[in-house]
Amino acid sequence: MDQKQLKVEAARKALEHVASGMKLGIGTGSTAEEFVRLLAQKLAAGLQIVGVPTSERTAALCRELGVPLSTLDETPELDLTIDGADEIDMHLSLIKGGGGALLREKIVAAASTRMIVIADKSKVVDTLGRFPLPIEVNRFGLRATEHAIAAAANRLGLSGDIKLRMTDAQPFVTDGDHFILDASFGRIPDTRALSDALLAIPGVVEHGLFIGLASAAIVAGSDGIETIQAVR
Ligand SMILES: O=C(CO)[C@H](O)[C@H](O)COP(=O)(O)O
Repeated sequence: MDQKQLKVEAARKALEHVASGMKLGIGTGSTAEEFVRLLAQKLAAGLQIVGVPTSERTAALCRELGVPLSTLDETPELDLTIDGADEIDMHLSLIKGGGGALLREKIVAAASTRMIVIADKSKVVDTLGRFPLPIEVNRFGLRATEHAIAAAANRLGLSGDIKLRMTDAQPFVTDGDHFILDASFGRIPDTRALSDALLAIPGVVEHGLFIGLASAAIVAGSDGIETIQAVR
């Protein structure tokens, strides 16, 4: 099975957790998009949900496929969010933000009773950090914020390239009108300490470490589908 098919299988399994009447957070990225396509088929067959999208990109796909949408202001408490991830560890801590939607993704996940992550098996790691950590920052004082991030990481024994994310030779701009710095710190043994240190920097809007938010991860590999449950 190729990687796209594995994403479809994880999405299909996640759909089993969706019931009529649910208020559903809908993630961003290629795996979440497979979920939206399958969800749209179920809606056509009679399922009734209202979705809160985590990005303009996801909202556009939902509109195209006829998935009914709400906003978090209209629907501030969600039953379940289904979203992808860039990395997942055995404690269900995540790195997210490869698609640039980490801020809305975190707000939506935090507003949900449950978050189920869907991914192919390549996303599972022993320790987070192989994937560069996306950090959403205010445009103002970009270089000062970058220096502060490097210094905070150094104090925790972490170092590495911090790159401004670019697209078409321009800085990538998030749905919240911010920039993203991708930090290649390598393995992050203490995710909580790094999270706290980053959030203490005024120019940091949010970062892609999701700690204690996911309730389960549905991971599809060529040897089958595994569900990793959070132990809390
Ligand atoms: O965090 C995300 C977007 O901000 C995505 O969930 C993450 O990048 C995974 O994407 P994909 O399913 O395309 O691998």
